Amino acid sequence: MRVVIGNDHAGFSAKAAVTAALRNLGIEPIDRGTDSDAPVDFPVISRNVCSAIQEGLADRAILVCGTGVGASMAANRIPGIRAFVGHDTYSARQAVEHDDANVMCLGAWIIGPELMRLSIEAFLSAEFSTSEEFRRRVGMLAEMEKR
Ligand SMILES: O=C(CO)[C@H](O)[C@H](O)[C@H](O)COP(=O)(O)O
Repeated sequence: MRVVIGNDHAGFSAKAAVTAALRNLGIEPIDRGTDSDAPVDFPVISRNVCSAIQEGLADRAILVCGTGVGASMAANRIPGIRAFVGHDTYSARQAVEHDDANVMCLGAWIIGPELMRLSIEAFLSAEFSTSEEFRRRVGMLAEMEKR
């Protein structure tokens, strides 16, 4: 599994924990986040991170901002991206199994490193269901992008 990560200034404090959680899984992430507390705009980070998926350089992404919300809003405006806020492990798994999510967003102001680790593990170990109903719905999302 190839993973790209990114964070704005509000998410910078969580970067080390996210990177450590990935390395613990044997994954060395592509890092497109900022490396300080100096303000940067989360849409820029979301675009740079998600472009690695669009270009086929990564399979999934993890974005961290203050709440995870802004990063998710930005990511979901990018074609081919299905992003969600993954502050519980149930959602982190089901977002992939039912909705073929490829970007998980986390809020450094909301959850701590241990829950981030558990959500990351749930997100990355999940696989999209083979059920026709879920594939039909994800196909509908793709159709909505074209309008
Ligand atoms: O958390 C967020 C809201 O969804 C944003 O992505 C930013 O991280 C947040 O707005 C940053 O706020 P700041 O006051 O500029 O630090």
